Amino acid sequence: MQRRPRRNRKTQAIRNMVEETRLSVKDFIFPMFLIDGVNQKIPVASMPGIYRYSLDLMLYEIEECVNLGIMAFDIFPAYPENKKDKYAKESYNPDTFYLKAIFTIKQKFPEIALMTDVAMDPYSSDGHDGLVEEGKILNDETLDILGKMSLAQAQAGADILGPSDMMDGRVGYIREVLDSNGYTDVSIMSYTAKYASAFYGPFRDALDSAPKHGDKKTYQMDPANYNEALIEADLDTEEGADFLMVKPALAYLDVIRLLRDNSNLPIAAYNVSGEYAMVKASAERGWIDGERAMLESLLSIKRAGANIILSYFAKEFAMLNR
Ligand SMILES: NCc1[nH]cc(CCC(=O)O)c1CC(=O)O
Ligand SMILES: [Mg+2]
Repeated sequence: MQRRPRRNRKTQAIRNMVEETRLSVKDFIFPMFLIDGVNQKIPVASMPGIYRYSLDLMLYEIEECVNLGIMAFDIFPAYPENKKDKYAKESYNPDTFYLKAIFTIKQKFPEIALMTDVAMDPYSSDGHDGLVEEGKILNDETLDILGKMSLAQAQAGADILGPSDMMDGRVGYIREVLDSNGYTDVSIMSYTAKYASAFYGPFRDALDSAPKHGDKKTYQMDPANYNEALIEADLDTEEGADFLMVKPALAYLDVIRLLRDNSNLPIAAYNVSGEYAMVKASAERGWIDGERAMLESLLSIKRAGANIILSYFAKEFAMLNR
């Protein structure tokens, strides 16, 4: 008897039966960019189909996405230079537009999971994710700032805090701040294995958040490193993370699989701006079929073991599957 694997590829009906990986709109968190103001919907040039929204228009966009089945959103604020300072003080100013937007979004859509970004870069005049003194990113001094930022976001109504900073010990520090202030029900999705990647360019364009000096290699991981991700995962788990994340996704599918196979926590993967832009740019030039490339990319991230995918493709995927 000769095994013939092609028998299970004979028809779509049989291929459906043996399909090993399936994507659902429930797998997604939709990252969105928020700016201050009214009636603003500004395209991100390097991310076709993605916009910077003022809150009034973001509420309409969220409603449209909820109607498509997307129930989780990760909001990133874009601040003007005149609101930035060395200590990111705007990040815990109760009157800042980002915190007020979190409150309003949760008031209007109490049923969604609203995730927020915990890192200094959107508010920092240095553009780094941590506090800069004499060219060094000071780890422990940054934790105090992240703690104030986290508490303010929890007070505003955030469901999940996403520390994207990569400072050592920040998960445990934030967990302690939240719990000691009564926010034991606010989750932490740690950016566990976040790499010093070239694939963040469009995001940094969108938020004008590139570091003013140097690079992020003293805190973001070296793309050459694999086992180091387990060290980060163990620490975040011990410190109380509710989710672990690998970022970027496509160039790090092996790391997603490593964390999936070595943890009982939900594993998230962030399909970042550069990975989105690559597909869009080559599709615009007619070099690839953008829709098929999007689906294949998302499927590979799920196949690698991600339970949750943060992706700018979320709405496009949901529209295809409504
Ligand atoms: N803390 C900053 C942050 N949070 C999310 C992203 C990138 C997301 C994307 O590229 O889609 C970045 C960029 C960076 O680390 O410089
Ligand atoms: Mg860490």
